[in-house]
Amino acid sequence: MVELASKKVRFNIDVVGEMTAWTEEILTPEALEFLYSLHDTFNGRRKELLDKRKQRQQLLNEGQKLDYLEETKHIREGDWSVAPIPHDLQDRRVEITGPVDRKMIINALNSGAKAFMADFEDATSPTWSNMINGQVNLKDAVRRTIEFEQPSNGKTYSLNDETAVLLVRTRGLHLDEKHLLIDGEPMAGGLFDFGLYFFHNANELIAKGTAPYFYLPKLESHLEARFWNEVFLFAQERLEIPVGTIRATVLIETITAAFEMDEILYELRDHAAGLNCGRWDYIFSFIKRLRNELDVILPDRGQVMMTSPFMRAYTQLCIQTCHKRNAFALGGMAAQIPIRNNPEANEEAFRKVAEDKRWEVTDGHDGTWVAHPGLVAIAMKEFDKQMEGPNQVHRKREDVKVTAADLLEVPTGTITEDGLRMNCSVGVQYIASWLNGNGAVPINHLMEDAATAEISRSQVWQWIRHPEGKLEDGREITVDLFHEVFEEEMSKLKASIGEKEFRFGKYKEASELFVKLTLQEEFEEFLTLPGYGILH
Ligand SMILES: CC(=O)SCCNC(=O)CCNC(=O)[C@H](O)C(C)(C)COP(=O)(O)OP(=O)(O)OC[C@H]1O[C@@H](n2cnc3c(N)ncnc32)[C@H](O)[C@@H]1OP(=O)(O)O
Ligand SMILES: O=CC(=O)O
Ligand SMILES: [Mg+2]
Repeated sequence: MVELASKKVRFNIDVVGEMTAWTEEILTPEALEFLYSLHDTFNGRRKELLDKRKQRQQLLNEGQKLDYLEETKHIREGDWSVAPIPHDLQDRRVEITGPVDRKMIINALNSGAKAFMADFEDATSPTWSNMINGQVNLKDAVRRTIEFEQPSNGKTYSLNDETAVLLVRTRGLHLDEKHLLIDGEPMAGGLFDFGLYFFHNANELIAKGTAPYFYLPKLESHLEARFWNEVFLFAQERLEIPVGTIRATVLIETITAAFEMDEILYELRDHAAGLNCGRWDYIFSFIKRLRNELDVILPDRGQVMMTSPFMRAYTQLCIQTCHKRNAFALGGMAAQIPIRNNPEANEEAFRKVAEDKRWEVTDGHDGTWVAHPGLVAIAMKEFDKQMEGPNQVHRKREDVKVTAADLLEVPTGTITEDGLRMNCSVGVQYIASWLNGNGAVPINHLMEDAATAEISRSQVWQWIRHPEGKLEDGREITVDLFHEVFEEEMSKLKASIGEKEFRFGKYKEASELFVKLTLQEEFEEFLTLPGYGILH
């Protein structure tokens, strides 16, 4: 545990994270006052919304089936649109995403992508220094003064004349920022990220002809969209900025939100720019929310594809819903990344990414995500080939008909020993990296982040408990089998990285957390919640 300095500021705010020159630059008295007002006005509501998630889970556990909401039928059937979308968000055909690391921000902004989503969420481990340095990096990026020198080779980085449009993803509503206590309680991580980025940059962004643009992750209902809309109204009023200046793209990455896409856009209609299909968290949410249904069990992670009927239903519904409301529908992240030193494997990875992007643009997505600068051109080519204008919002996709049963169709496939081993090994490797402060990592030539790790650990939890939790050769996935496989995978890891790295690289803590998450009876809502407890 790092020794934390404690600094008492006005308004009963305790900054219990380490104070550095960069912290001082971001946590000015004025910025803290703004954070205080956000917390004071909205934290109670946030907690109520988190309680509502628990209540919904309880109903699902008792057998309630998810369906479109009766009480919001008038919104789904009504004739309305989101407010006109700003000119610099009209063409989002390729968006690169990445953590708020200084060098990566510069690389992403220079990558040739149309937009860059700077991520305080799935791709970032929320250490105090990552959160504070990320805010400084973004502040410098907005002012175009950001520079970096790589200590290992002296390579220098600065912004090109033409850069991607910047969007910022805040942490989800479930996460606290434990280093900032207000009236004795931790501030919401999402409000902290939003508040600081907005406070420091809104006016500068407007002066530069753009605006504060956000991605909102892991929403579970339209009531959560209403919450964010009210946060935006409050923040804009405080800084005397016109209503509708902030624009948000909401990740549809929970199974419950898939039933409320129209309603989410409606709540945010003055501030919405579109919806994005966050495929990895969506699969996780499907497992998590439906975990007690006897007919729901998913095959190996590698067998759940975007072409699986339930994923097709959700992405097509997203496109149809967005285009009906004149909002944009963004596609998601293919897991493949460039593979250096193996041209054949690299070509195969690129082929898979191109194929994924081809599906998206053919269906009607207005843009997509890539994880790496080396993939920008591949995605761009697929979108350029099929999308003549800046977007394809004119394609209303009235042919799409998605029922509740379509969204809930369980994908078929097999559970294999390799799949079980992969979930254990990749899950532990990712958690170890996250505990070391790195939230996005290449493992087995695939991008892994918090969302993909959630799938791994939730699958093992479910397979052990589900009556159909059997390997394809008929063996039951028992606690004993899990222990056997897990120990073997940890031995392999130790052998490949060395005993010392295993001990000091946080693998021990990571494997303990993975085992706890898997064996405890109560399903943990997010692995990052207990993870944050031991994150320094
Ligand atoms: C489920 C979801 O939420 S998806 C969205 C969240 N996930 C992400 O955003 C993941 C983003 N991607 C990444 O973090 C990285 O690409 C990884 C971890 C997957 C792979 O990282 P690495 O193996 O280190 O990449 P690699 O070594 O090939 O990097 C080569 C160069 O590209 C840069 N780079 C790689 N990915 C990115 C990125 N996403 N943004 C900006 N620069 C990047 C590296 O900084 C490096 O730059 P340099 O040559 O100037 O030193
Ligand atoms: O945030 C994106 C996802 O796929 O999860
Ligand atoms: Mg996600």
